[in-house]
Amino acid sequence: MKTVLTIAGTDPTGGAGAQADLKTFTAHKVYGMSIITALVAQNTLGVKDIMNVTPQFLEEQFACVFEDIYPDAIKIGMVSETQLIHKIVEQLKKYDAKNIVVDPVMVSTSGSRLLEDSALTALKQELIPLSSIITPNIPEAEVLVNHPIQNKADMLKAAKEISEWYLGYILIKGGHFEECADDLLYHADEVIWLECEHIDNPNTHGSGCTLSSAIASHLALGYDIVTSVKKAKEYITGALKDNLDLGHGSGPLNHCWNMK
Ligand SMILES: Nc1ncnc2c1ncn2[C@@H]1O[C@H](COP(=O)(O)OP(=O)(O)O)[C@@H](O)[C@H]1O
Ligand SMILES: Cc1ncc(COP(=O)(O)O)c(N)n1
Repeated sequence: MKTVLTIAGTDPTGGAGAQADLKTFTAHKVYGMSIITALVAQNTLGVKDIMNVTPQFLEEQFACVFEDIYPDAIKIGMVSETQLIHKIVEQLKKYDAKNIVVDPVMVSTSGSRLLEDSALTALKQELIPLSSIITPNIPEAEVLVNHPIQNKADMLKAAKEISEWYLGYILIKGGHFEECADDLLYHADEVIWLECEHIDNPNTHGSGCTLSSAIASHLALGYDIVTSVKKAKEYITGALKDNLDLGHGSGPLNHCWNMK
């Protein structure tokens, strides 16, 4: 059985973070594991509190996973502090980790900051360079390029700018636009648009976590990056169309819609 690891924060209501990632791994028939960066008191309405783990505790979790069950692919989500990013970078290098997907989580769907301002430099200069693909949404891509992104032309411009300092694949997600949900996959002048109509579903909590975990699952299964992204886009679109309606805010997805 192929193995996939998420390095992420938690969501006690199970819609985002490590819980969403583990459900996504199971839905793809890969063996899921999790290293927790922070306990997050959150639900579909918002984030109430964040308790980060210590760098030492993060290191102990790395040893537990990598010295026992080596992951075929890794998804990295919320890491809010510089010292935690430093520790993750150190450990990924120590264990020679491969097939890394970085979802540069910065702000929750509900609007709470999940990355400290001071940690942005470490994210850009240390963690992102270790990855094979990054998956920013529009607000995250705006932070990475430091200017607004208002349409598909701006998305392409932003991807080109990011590719000046990052050599991996760049997936800019268009889910925040009203008219369509086209995602842009960009790498070394190769431009692939993953087109999708805007699905009328307000329940999108954890959609970014779920998409990046689906990409990591497919990488673990041996697909190349482009195929993994295409398959993950089909999976997230199906999950959004499944129309699960739980909670009092932006609700979670049915991660196992494809197993019905
Ligand atoms: N209303 C929607 N209709 C169709 N696809 C969507 C919708 N909202 C999000 N998506 C898709 O879900 C994935 C996650 O995107 P997005 O919601 O932008 O990420 P994040 O959760 O990180 O903000 C992307 O593939 C995006 O295109
Ligand atoms: C622990 C954690 N990680 C990430 C997100 C972002 O979720 P989304 O996928 O909706 O952007 C979240 N709300 N909580």
